[in-house]
Amino acid sequence: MSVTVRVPAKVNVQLAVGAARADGFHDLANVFLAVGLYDEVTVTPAEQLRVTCSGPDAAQVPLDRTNLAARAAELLAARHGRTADVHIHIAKDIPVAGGMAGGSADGAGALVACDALWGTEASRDELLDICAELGSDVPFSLVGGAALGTGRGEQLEVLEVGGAFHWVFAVADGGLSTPAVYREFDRLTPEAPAPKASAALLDALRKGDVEALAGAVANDLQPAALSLFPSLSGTLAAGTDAGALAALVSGSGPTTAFLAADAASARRIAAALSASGTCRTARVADSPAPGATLL
Ligand SMILES: C[C@@](CO)(OP(=O)(O)O)[C@H](O)COP(=O)(O)OP(=O)(O)OC[C@H]1O[C@@H](n2ccc(N)nc2=O)[C@H](O)[C@@H]1O
Ligand SMILES: Nc1ncnc2c1ncn2[C@@H]1O[C@H](COP(=O)(O)OP(=O)(O)O)[C@@H](O)[C@H]1O
Repeated sequence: MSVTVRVPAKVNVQLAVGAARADGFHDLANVFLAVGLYDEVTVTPAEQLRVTCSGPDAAQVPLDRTNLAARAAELLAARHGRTADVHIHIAKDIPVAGGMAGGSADGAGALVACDALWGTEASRDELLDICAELGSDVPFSLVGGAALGTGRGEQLEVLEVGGAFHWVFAVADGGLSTPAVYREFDRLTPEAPAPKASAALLDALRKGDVEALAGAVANDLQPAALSLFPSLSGTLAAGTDAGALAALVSGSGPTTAFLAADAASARRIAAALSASGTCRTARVADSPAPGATLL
């Protein structure tokens, strides 16, 4: 018997970053939006814990105990006094190390899948607790939709979204390390003010107003990502020239995100980005997308 869970990628429509805290993390006002690019995590009983991965970026995914899906299985098993004797297979479609929370998605997916396989019946709060232990972005992968993350991004307030938004994601050649991007942010921003969610942005999401959302998106990590990966400015310009209403780095990057007026415009922007030679590939995706879902 196997259990499969589908989990979405995310884009940060606002990422306001404060100064580094004593524990090394940064306080955030992190407005997450789940987008329709998905990994599927399948768990099957096995003699011992084992991780496999398929998909175009599979070679970049660690298959040892550092994989967030393996860590999720072990944390749930430890809390319920059992061993994590499962084979976890990740069918990976989310770009790796791209600022779209693919590892976090697999962590949340494995957690929900193991809970169902083992019949542990963990409460939603326990699952969210384990997610926060796994990483700052993992609770959002469980919840999906749209949410404001405060603290280091793990304390979530669900947000209302009044309509669909159409996106294009340009996948870069190579990845960026999240800690390295935060360190570069610290270097570039000696006195970061306390992070605050934008009222205009939350209003645009609530109304499903794409023009207003385009005017309000903001990513404080973008200058740091561009500093470490300067060619991304060419990708951003190519998407804007192709008609994107807004262009920004997704989280810590190097994936870039383009907000389109409608689905047809998204397809045109993706084709133009693919032909531009400024990215490895371009993908279209709609939002909001549901969180971790048992298939
Ligand atoms: C930047 C964001 C935006 O959503 O995601 P990505 O774009 O990388 O996917 C997140 O803040 C990444 O969250 P996540 O990838 O879960 O980070 P964690 O595993 O918790 O932490 C990895 C490292 O990132 C830095 N970090 C993370 C979160 C935070 N609020 N402040 C930080 O300074 C720390 O250096 C930490 O050691
Ligand atoms: N299941 C997983 N999928 C992808 N990367 C993972 C996974 N588990 C751990 N990692 C590690 O996390 C790093 C960040 O990957 P990812 O979560 O895809 O990107 P990001 O943090 O930029 O959203 C990878 O370089 C990899 O070493």
